Amino acid sequence: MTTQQTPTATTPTWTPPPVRRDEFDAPGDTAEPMGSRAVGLRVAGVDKTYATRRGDVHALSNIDLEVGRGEFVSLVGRSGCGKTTLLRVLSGLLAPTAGTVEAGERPAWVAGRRDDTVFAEFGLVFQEANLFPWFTVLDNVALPLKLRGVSKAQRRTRAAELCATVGLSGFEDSYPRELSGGMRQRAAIARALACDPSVLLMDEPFGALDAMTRDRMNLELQHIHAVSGTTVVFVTHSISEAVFLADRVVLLTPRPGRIRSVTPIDLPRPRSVEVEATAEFGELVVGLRRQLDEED
Ligand SMILES: Nc1ncnc2c1ncn2[C@@H]1O[C@H](COP(=O)(O)OP(=O)(O)OP(=O)(O)O)[C@@H](O)[C@H]1O
Repeated sequence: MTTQQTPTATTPTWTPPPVRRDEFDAPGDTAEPMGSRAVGLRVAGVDKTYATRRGDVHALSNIDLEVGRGEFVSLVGRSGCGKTTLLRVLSGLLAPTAGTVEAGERPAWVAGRRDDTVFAEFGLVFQEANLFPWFTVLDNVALPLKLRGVSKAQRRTRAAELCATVGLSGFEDSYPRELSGGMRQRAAIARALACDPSVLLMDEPFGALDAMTRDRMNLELQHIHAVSGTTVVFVTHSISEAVFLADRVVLLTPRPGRIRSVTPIDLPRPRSVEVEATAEFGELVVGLRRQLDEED
């Protein structure tokens, strides 16, 4: 009798394949002013007020933001400043009280009405991987393709490719319970990439992971972003994670949530963990922390 090796829930020893410099030439990598870039996402005059039994909560006020196609933007700010609210508006899950959202040049939210065809092209990743426990990794990743009627053979091929992209080769037939937290988040990212999203929206995707796994996931996400060329909006509580990943860091200030600053991150790519030891990185982090402290 042969014993079959079942993959264990340890992080596989996978390192991102070397990336050619030209793979990093996303719009956010260039010094071009925003005006000359293709727009991935345009937010104009977005306001959000929650009506609650104890009165209105003004969560977002007059948010204007353009994200270049292929650009990586991190959203940071104090707890309760409206990061998740903004991401939920961008993902089509929450109607803004006022304002518009466009993807490319296509209206997504206009006058409180959403265009589902636009949001169908977005990929979402949350703090919890939200994988279906009774599906294998491959079936979880392939699910969005199944829902779009892609043939079984094609979706299995594509899902296997995506598993390889996120370092889960060999774990395609595992179930979510057999994976570590970091591996589950990779599967969630692979699933979000399944339909080649025009925009990837991520809300604290690595917030529940330990520091070492988080560092590793940041390297992997950087690689995935470079090869996929997707526009990314990434919410995090960690200033250093925001700086490490982003082309620009948007800092929100609370009550109501407003954009306080937009900081370009001109650190060369690809970035390795050593960049965090550089003076330039340190200055960017300190500058953003100082802005947060000024709100106290
Ligand atoms: N469903 C809701 N109903 C009423 N108020 C809400 C709702 N969701 C969020 N809020 C309020 O809106 C404001 C912004 O909340 P939001 O969750 O967007 O902030 P956040 O920056 O994501 O916070 P955190 O960093 O703690 O996750 C807060 O004052 C919050 O209490």
